[in-house]
Amino acid sequence: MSPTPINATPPPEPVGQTPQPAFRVRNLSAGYPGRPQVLKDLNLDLPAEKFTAVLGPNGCGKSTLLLALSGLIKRTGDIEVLGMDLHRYPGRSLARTLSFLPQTPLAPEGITVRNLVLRGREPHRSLLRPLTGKDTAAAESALVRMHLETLADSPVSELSGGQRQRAWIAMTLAQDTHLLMLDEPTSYLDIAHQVEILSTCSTLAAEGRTVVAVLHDLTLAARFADHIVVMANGKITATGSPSHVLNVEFLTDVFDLPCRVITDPDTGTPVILPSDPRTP
Ligand SMILES: Nc1ncnc2c1ncn2[C@@H]1O[C@H](COP(=O)(O)OP(=O)(O)OP(=O)(O)O)[C@@H](O)[C@H]1O
Repeated sequence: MSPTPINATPPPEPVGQTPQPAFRVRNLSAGYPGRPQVLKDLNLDLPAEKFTAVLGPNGCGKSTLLLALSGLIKRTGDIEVLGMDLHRYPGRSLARTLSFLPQTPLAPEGITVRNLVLRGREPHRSLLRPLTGKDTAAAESALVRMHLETLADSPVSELSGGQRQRAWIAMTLAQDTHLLMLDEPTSYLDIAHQVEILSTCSTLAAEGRTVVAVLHDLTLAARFADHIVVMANGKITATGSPSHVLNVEFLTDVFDLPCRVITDPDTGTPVILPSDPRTP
């Protein structure tokens, strides 16, 4: 299938004096063994200390981008993370700098929520060293932040999908990294917990962390993210602030779905209203 041409691509947004980006990506190509490349010659800067949402249709390469930025798949091209080549980070040092939460993580059998969250501390511990007060404090604080105190001693296997997702996010928070890469962190959550996680992402960025999350809800992304990256067919098609990027023509093209975009009177952010394709 030939790639769909994307019309009405928003022009690059003037950025003025920008500090060093968290990620500086040049000529990145990446994919999976024996398959055509998924990411094709990408160039991208992701701002530090901001919450970036990565959007785009199913299969366009969002997870692959997060995997490549986290050093988890083979790639060509250059990725600088906080000013240093990704290849130059020793494994543990990278794990103390960057946490990656995959779309469908697998918990070890029988593990409790607290012990899963404590696994987030592994990059900070040497082998066989007992847990320190700092480790347990980081885990307890992450459990509280995700409202999991009463479930801390439950097996992860007995949690609902949404509770489990919050347990994984708590593990990521306990890892206490500057960069957090979250692949669809809200996919199993009810609306209140979605808002809570996205608000947490926004707060983490305000506290000086860099959060990059793959999301599907455009309106929630526009409400909470500082920066938007839109992908289609393995390429970056637009980057910028939510109101700059999320315009009607562009979204209709990228998602192949007519929609309307109105402005939230309270926040000034775009609200995306998909049209019913059956309506003439
Ligand atoms: N482990 C894998 N091995 C081979 N191909 C893969 C693998 N993971 C993903 N792909 C392929 O790479 C392409 C991009 O997939 P990716 O998961 O990055 O898309 P996505 O934008 O995150 O999709 P979604 O929104 O559905 O999660 C797809 O064609 C997919 O089939």
